[in-house]
Amino acid sequence: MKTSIATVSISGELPEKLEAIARAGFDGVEIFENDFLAFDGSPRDVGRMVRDFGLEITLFQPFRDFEGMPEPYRKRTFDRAERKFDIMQELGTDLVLVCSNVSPVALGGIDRAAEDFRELGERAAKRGLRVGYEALAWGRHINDHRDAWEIVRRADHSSIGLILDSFHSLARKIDIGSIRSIPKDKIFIVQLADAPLIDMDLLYWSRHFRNMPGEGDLPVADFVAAIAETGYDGYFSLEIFNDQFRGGSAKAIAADGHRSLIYLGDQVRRKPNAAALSVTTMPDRAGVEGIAFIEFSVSETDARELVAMLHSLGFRRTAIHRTKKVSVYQQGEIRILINLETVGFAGAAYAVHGASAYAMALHVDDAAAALTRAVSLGAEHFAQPVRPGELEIPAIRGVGGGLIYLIDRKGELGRLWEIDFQPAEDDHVPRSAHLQTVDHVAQTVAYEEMLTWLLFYTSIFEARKSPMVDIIDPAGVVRSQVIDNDQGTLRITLNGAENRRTLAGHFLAEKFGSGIQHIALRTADIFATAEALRANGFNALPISPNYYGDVEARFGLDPELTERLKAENILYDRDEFGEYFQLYSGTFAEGFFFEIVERRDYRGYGAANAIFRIAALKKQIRPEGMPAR
Ligand SMILES: O=C(O)c1ccc(O)c(O)c1
Ligand SMILES: [Mg+2]
Repeated sequence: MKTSIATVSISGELPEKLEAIARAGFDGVEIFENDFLAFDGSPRDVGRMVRDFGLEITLFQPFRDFEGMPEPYRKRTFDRAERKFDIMQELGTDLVLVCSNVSPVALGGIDRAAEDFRELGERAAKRGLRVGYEALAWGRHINDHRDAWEIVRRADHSSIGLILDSFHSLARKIDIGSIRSIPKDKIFIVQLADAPLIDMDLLYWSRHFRNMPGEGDLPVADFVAAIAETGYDGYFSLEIFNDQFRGGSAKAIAADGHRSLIYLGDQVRRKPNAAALSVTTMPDRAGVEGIAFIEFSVSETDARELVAMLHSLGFRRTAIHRTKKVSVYQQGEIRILINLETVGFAGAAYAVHGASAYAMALHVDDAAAALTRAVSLGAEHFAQPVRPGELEIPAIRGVGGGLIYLIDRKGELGRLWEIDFQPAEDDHVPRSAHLQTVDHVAQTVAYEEMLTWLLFYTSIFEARKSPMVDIIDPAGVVRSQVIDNDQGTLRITLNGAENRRTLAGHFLAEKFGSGIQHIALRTADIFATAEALRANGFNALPISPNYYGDVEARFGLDPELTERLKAENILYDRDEFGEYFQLYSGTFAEGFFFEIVERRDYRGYGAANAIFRIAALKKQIRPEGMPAR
């Protein structure tokens, strides 16, 4: 699978785009005419620059409003085409995209269009050039790849072929089975884009909301599989019109694009009849059995505050690292590590972000395989020197540059707690609060990073995304996206902040970047937990009394239950599957907090309660502009 991306897909000036595209690992680039027109250099300069970056120009596009023109437009259209051919020859590319005509003066008729293409093919052939025809979903007469193919077939010219674009075909829900019988050498190039399902005008949807395959809701992998069945193994080229990408980081968007194609190739390879596609083979997506630990890097002062909070939550210290200043606090299967090292990655993370949950460890079936897959998909492998006898835990960089450790139950990794740690008593033993496992990890990121991390998690791990929901903060909207698996053993919520006045935005500003903002811990009995917490001196986040009248009325709760919820500051929610109970801690280190949940078959995350929780938490963080405590 050869990879390419259109210059229109990312932000910046042409040289900046090309550099990002080359660095991300693409083989080729589509030169979008406007990017070329806006650049000061000659076509030859552009061609040289592209090749200096080690890239090939896969396509020059678009050429508009060509086929079916009546005279005198027709003649002018052919003249225009000759001018484009001149540019192509100087650029050093042999393929141009003609998109279906949208002009009101264009005439219909398959044979008329085929005739125009045959003539254009003759002219292109004289210069050794080729022309690909693409049906725009909103083309005036041609808006279906099956009709475009019929025109190409009737044009019957070796220099005329078809260009397939997943967006145009999938947005119109055209049967992709129709692709399988197209001869592979008549498919000149394949363009790919995904998009979120939004009900809107096709042109507007296409020009503003396309995204990388895997980031949206269209069946792009099925589309590619149908193409692979023809035996096509040429370029797959991303063509993403997206307002956010145009304003984003060229480097990050190009990297996402490359990851999306590699992941797509891997998905298609696993389908029947896709043998033609030459793709990187890699292990399966890693199944996640749970969160093995969460690690904080803190100062001595922060540690005292955090330990007091953990004690009140019913955690006790059970182990210490054999050589590093790291303690393990445990309850049920939950392990929280407190790292006081001032050197190494933890020390660096503290220097940049202050006290933070900078690392998490995922329990996977096979850590080595998970690491191989992650690296094949462009994740950054993390390793730092370890002392003799200590384990080198496979790790990758995740959200905010934090770490994701990968742990399995095989070999030495399965004995991590014996090898790297030794048992330790705690001088304070609180009452257990019956907390069992980590229910979910909530990571706060800038809004424009959400798709990046969504693709990161779903491509590497066996996980799926749920529809994005809006969380209303008194100071703005925060978007929230759940990534989880069927078993409920991996649950991550990504919260995307658009401004810094929201609780999430404040966290990003204070922490100098994205990271874990809260961890939800699961209990099987929220009331027993609440009682133990009270005995431990836990400070629950006070919830407005007004909330309880509303929740009682909304769900028709027994007033006695409402009273109990209110007495313990427990929030309540219900979905079609069951009930949910939530209880929060106050904040630690400018915005981090713990949540305790009980799920009675409930599948969501209490989004409806977020506004009340956020309002209460905001009372605890320092107001904008106030000095730190
Ligand atoms: O939006 C457009 O006009 C447009 C142009 C060229 C393409 O290849 C395409 O898919 C869309
Ligand atoms: Mg296209």
